[in-house]
Amino acid sequence: MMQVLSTRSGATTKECPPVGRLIILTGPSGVGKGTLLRSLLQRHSDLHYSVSVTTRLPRPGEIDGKHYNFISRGEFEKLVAAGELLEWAEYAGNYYGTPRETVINQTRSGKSVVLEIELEGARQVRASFKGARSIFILPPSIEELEKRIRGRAQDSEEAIARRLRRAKEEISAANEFDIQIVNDDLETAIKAVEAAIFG
Ligand SMILES: Nc1ncnc2c1ncn2[C@@H]1O[C@H](COP(=O)(O)OP(=O)(O)OP(=O)(O)O)[C@@H](O)[C@H]1O
Ligand SMILES: Nc1nc2c(ncn2[C@@H]2O[C@H](COP(=O)(O)O)[C@@H](O)[C@H]2O)c(=O)[nH]1
Repeated sequence: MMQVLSTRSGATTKECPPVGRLIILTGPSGVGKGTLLRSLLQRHSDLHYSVSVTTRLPRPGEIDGKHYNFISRGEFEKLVAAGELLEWAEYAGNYYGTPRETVINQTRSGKSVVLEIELEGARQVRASFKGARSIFILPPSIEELEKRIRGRAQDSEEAIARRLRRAKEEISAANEFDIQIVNDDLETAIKAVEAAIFG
C-alpha cells in the first residue's frame, strides 16, 4: 500500500496558478501555528482555513470536520490513490493531508487560503504552487518549544520525544521558506504574520 501512496503523492502534480492567495504556515509542532492562525481567522474574515484529513485520533475538545476530518488509514490511502490530496505526509506515526478540491475551488474563486502543515507537506505545496507565500514559525528556543508541547498536555511522553526530534530537523529547514517569524511574544508574532500575508 505504501508504494501506491508514494507514486500517487500530490507532490508530483503541477497546479494551475491560483487566483486567490495560498499561504503556507509551517514550523515545528507546538510552536504556536494553530494559536496564531486562530487569531488571524478571528481578525480577517477574508482568510479561509483548509481543514486537513488525518489518521490521528482526536484530542479532547477537537471536533471532527472543524479541527480535522478524522479518518482511518484505509480511507486516507484511498484519498491518496485517487489523487485527492494536494499534499500529504506521515508525521509522528500518523498521516496528514490537504484535500485538493476545496483549496483549488477557494483559490480559483479569489479567496485566500491558509494551510497549517508540517515541513514535508509544505515543501510539496511550494513545489506545485509557485505563487504560494510560505511562512516558517520558529520558537524562541528548543526549551520553550518543549515547554509549550508539555503545557498543551495532550501528547504522550513518546509522542513528545518524537515531536521534539522532528522539530530539530524542521527548524534547520526554516530558510527554505519565504519568511521566518519567531513566535516569542504572541501579539508581536501575530502582527508579523499579518504583515507577511497582507503586506
Ligand atoms: N507566543 C506564545 N507564548 C507562549 N505560549 C504560546 C505562544 N504561542 C502559542 N503558545 C502555546 O503553545 C502551545 C502550542 O501551541 P499550538 O497548539 O498553537 O502549536 P502548533 O504549532 O499549532 O502545534 P501543532 O502543530 O502540534 O498543532 C499552546 O498551549 C499555546 O497556547
Ligand atoms: N503535511 C501536512 N501536515 C499537517 C496537516 N495538517 C496538520 N499538519 C501538521 O501535522 C503536525 C502535527 O499536528 P497535530 O495536530 O497532530 O499536532 C503539525 O505540524 C501540523 O501543522 C496536513 O494537512 N498536511
